Amino acid sequence: MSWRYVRLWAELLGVSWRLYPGQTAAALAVKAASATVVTVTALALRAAVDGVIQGDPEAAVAGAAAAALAFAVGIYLGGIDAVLHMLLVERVGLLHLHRQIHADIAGLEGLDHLERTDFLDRVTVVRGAAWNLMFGMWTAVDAVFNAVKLALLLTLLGMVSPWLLVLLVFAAAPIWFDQRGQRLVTNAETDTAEAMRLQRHLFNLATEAAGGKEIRVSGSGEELARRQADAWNEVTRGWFRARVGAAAWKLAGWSLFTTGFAAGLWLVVYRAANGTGTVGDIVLAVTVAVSLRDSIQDTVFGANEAMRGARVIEPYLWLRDYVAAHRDRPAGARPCPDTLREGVTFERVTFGYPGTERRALDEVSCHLPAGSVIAVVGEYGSGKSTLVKLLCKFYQPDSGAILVDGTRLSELDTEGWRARSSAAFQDFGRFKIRFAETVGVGDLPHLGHSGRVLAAVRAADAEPLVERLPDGLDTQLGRVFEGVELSEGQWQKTALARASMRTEPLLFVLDEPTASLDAHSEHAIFERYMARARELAARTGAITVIVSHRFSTVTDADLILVLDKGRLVESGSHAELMARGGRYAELYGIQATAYSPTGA
Ligand SMILES: Nc1ncnc2c1ncn2[C@@H]1O[C@H](COP(=O)(O)OP(=O)(O)OP(=O)(O)O)[C@@H](O)[C@H]1O
Repeated sequence: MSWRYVRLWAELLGVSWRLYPGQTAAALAVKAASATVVTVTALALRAAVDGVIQGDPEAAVAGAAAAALAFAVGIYLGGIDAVLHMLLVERVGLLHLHRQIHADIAGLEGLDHLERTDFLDRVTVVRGAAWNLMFGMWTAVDAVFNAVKLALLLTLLGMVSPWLLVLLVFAAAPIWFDQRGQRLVTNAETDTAEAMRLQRHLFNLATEAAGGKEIRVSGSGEELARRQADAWNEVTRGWFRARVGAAAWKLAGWSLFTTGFAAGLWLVVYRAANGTGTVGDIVLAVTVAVSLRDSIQDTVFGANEAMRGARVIEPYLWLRDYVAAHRDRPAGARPCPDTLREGVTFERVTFGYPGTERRALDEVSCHLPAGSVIAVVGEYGSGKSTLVKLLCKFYQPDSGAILVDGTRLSELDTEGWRARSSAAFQDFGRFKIRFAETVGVGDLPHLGHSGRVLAAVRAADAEPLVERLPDGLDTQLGRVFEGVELSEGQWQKTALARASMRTEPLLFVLDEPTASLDAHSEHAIFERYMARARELAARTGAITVIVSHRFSTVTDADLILVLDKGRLVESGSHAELMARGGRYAELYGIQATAYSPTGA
């Protein structure tokens, strides 16, 4: 355990106090009172026994009554404590911290984080861990009160004989040993996080409908199950080793305590037998000793739970530091322009995805004039999507620069630039909410504006789809939510409509906008989006970037960029590129032949 944990627990307690001051104060008061109950019970019992032996019935009855009362209060406080404890864990953990963690992760600017295994390992552990963090904090608070209780009990023993205070050392042994063991378990869980993620991924792949079809056709189910079992085996082997180690530490700690405890009891009995102690002392010592064992067990349990919290605390603190370091906006970020005047320029832009050697874009230089429609074409994996991802500022170029009206994109305020960008991506999202919302989230300030939503639906040629939905725009989507399931092409139309919500973007990206659509819809969509591109260009100087495999769909673009293995090999209008007779003309010719009715 480190001071960072203590600081985090103090911070979480502060959050609890700020959000629910009354309940937090009550929980602390109840825990404090519970810590003293055993001490009162033990003292009262000694008074009762000594009263009987000294022939003082009044003292004996008062002692017995006080012991009974303290016992009853202890039970009552225990009940209240359990209720308050869980109430606060759930309220603060799930309502506040959970949201905070997800907002932190989603708030990171780029996409590169989501491709870093160290980041993903932590996200795997922390996702949904708010409850555990709050539970860990309250368990740490319990451990403090248990320590107070332990100190009180030891003080009582010290009153019988100062020698009994040596028990403190023996009492600490199980706690310290147990923590060593728990550290093994925590490390094993972090070390196996990647294998855990893999087995979960394989399990989901094999059990979800999306992959299910391909798996059945290809007959790869058994192979997937074997790999999932291998990954799971790796996880459990690591956990098993760590747990055996933890059990050995635990056993060593309790053996030490038992030895000290036996010696202590022998001492008390010996003193009473020699007349240097009373029978009440023995009763007190036995009562305390029994509670001492429970109390140590509680402290060990609390310390364990708090350490188990470390399983989530370590990754949580790592993620917090990471988010803080990556969310800092560069000092003096420039505001996004209102309109584009010159356009966007790529200056020898080179980029490779994190963790890969290959260049996805290699020294790309070009100018995208304001108000133009740009088509990006090329074969699979040639870097088309990468180029638009860099334009959306999901990644930073490794070298070279992207300039927006002369200002480096990296220096522009990211939020401002994103607020003025619209995009439909190849791997579009399927937002299983109401249809109007699935479109409206494309422009949050206008989420509930049905006029805007309808205009976006029209832009995406999706009116016939809405007409067929049982509740029109109000239709719930997604069968898992008892809504309507859409086809791949229909989901793509929702993504296109979402991208059409913003009416004044500076950048409008359509990455393979018709990949899931039939030829008729494709034609209609391209016509509509060409018209829309001209409208946006007139309004804001917007640049529309269309990525497409199918060359025939983009012949009307002002500028066509032809990518090949990350390099820009040609650029110009359709007529210019055809006249040149280079790569574009060659690929266009191949596609024209392939798509012609005769195939010739
Ligand atoms: N997230 C990623 N991590 C690592 N490599 C990636 C990632 N995304 C793409 N790549 C690689 O970068 C290269 C360019 O990919 P990109 O998606 O830009 O190509 P594309 O031309 O859009 O392909 P497609 O037509 O198939 O969509 C490819 O070699 C691809 O394997």
